Amino acid sequence: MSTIAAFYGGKSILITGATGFMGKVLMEKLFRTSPDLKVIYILVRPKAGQTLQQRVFQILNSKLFEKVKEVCPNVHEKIRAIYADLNQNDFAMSEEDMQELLSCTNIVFHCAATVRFDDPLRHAVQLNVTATQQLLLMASQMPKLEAFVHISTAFSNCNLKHIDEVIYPCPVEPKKIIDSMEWLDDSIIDEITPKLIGDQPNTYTYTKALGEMVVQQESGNLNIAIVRPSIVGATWQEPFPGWVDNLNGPSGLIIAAGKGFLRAIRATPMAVADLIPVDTVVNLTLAVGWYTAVHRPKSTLVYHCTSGNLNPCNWLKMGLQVLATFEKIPLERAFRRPYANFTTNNFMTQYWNAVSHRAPAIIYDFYLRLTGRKPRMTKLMNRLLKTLSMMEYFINRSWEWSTYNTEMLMSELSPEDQRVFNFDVRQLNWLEYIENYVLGIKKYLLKEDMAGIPEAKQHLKRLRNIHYLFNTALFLIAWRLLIARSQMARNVWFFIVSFCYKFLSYFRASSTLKV
Ligand SMILES: CCCCCCCCCCCCCCCC(=O)SCCNC(=O)CCNC(=O)[C@H](O)C(C)(C)COP(=O)(O)OP(=O)(O)OC[C@H]1O[C@@H](n2cnc3c(N)ncnc32)[C@H](O)[C@@H]1OP(=O)(O)O
Ligand SMILES: NC(=O)C1=CN([C@@H]2O[C@H](COP(=O)(O)OP(=O)(O)OC[C@H]3O[C@@H](n4cnc5c(N)ncnc54)[C@H](OP(=O)(O)O)[C@@H]3O)[C@@H](O)[C@H]2O)C=CC1
Repeated sequence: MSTIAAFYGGKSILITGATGFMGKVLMEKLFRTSPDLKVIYILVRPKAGQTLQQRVFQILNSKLFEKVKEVCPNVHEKIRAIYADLNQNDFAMSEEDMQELLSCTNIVFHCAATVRFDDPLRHAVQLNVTATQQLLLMASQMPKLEAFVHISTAFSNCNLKHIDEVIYPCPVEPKKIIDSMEWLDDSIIDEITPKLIGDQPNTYTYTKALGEMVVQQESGNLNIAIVRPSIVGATWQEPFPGWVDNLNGPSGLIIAAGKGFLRAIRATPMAVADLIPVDTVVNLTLAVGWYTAVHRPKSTLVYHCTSGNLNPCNWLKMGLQVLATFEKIPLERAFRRPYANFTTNNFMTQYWNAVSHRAPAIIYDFYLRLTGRKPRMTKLMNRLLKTLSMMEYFINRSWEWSTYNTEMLMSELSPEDQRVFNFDVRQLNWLEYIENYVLGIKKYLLKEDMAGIPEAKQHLKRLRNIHYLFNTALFLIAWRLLIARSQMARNVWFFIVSFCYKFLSYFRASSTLKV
């Protein structure tokens, strides 16, 4: 049996962010490989009109948890949802819940975060820094705690080119930032945000770096480890390939490409696309939890969960494979045929944005208005362009992440653990993974029926014909206007017409002679 799976047996585990993309996969794997674990406590807040219980019910009854129900039929009894809002003092938890958590928890996985790039600094600090600080304070009062695993991001130091598995100091102490958020006015915070974040691209990476420093400063006698994943994508293998349920990272842009909204992207084709499948991150995280609890390293170890140094893929390869998959398995009701131009040139980016993004949106909205419907394409396109601009920083650079700790951990695992908790990305076949990713987006995220593929292909053919027709009409109109205004254009036109006429006459005469 797997040593790691056995380790989690009988344990009480606390997960924050369990309703998120990574948290769900983490819970699923824990239940599937260690069905005899005692309980998983999850900190949940009511959301979108759903109570805690409804949210948990929805997760457990989703496709992701189908296998869990076979190996752990009483999964409902082993999950304990605790009301908590990480934005509040003491997480707004009841006294009884707090006492239960403090006295019973053996392992903590801290996944909750705001991953939005444009979150106001105050909110990002509250969730990614202050909440981490509060959770560490709670952890220090847990007598049975064996390990605390903090999920950060490989981009927390993306202002550096080479990143080691160490915690880098931040220019301003996290405590000072937390304090200042308490008394500064929102407008002043907005004003000083660019100065504070310095050469970090956004409030997300900045506050994740501060969060790491807090972990280092508040770790005390705790057994703590930090896992730093790069761009987390759909599952590679487990519980099945291609599972994804949110639009973050590449998923939203892949949909935009498949639906034909995204036609050009300012990306460096040969820059490393450092994607990492979510099940790989989860396997490493569970192995880290085990190693930290059992081996109790003297200092806080940082583990990079990245693919670039071991098995690199670049954005061009990824983009081409995404488009190739859409040829075979198109999305339904596409706006235009999937196609993407990669450019690094600013002028070309502006050109493609005008010609391929804004102009079609304006024309389509005009058509919607003419037919008495509400225009919506320009708004959608503006949102896409905003998303693209936020992502540009990450798709025009490459980073080198050292992975000594991760490789050390791999060598510490038994062959059985290396199989069950596989995080060796050298085995990943990118073309297969990307195809499954695109397929997963269609099936699990967009919930499109595979039976609709022939109709989707027909629709793309119609779009192609409309495209040809539109281009021909545009050419003829432009030409007609030119002829009306320029003697030179008229001369060229008469030359072409007379040339064609002569060619046809010659062709007819020579074919008559042969007969
Ligand atoms: C051939 C081509 C291959 C292309 C291949 C290139 C891939 C290139 C990926 C690089 C990826 C780097 C990532 C590195 C670093 C981390 O891995 S960090 C973790 C990942 N974090 C993220 O990805 C968060 C990014 N998202 C955000 O920051 C914000 O959502 C944005 C992009 C600023 C948009 O903010 P907003 O305009 O306020 O919109 P928001 O309220 O979030 O959502 C509004 C609507 O847009 C939708 N939406 C949200 N995000 C997206 C999205 N990304 N896309 C589409 N729709 C979205 C929402 O569902 C929502 O829809 P409705 O509910 O209104 O119907
Ligand atoms: N996705 C990625 O590409 C990457 C992610 N990471 C890191 O991985 C971790 C998990 O990310 P991911 O799963 O993708 O993120 P998600 O956005 O999918 O999930 C975030 C989780 O945090 C919870 N949360 C947010 N605010 C609160 C709050 N106030 N109170 C209680 N819970 C809250 C959310 O709950 P709710 O459902 O209620 O909103 C959700 O469960 C994060 O630490 C992130 O920084 C690192 C690198 C890349």
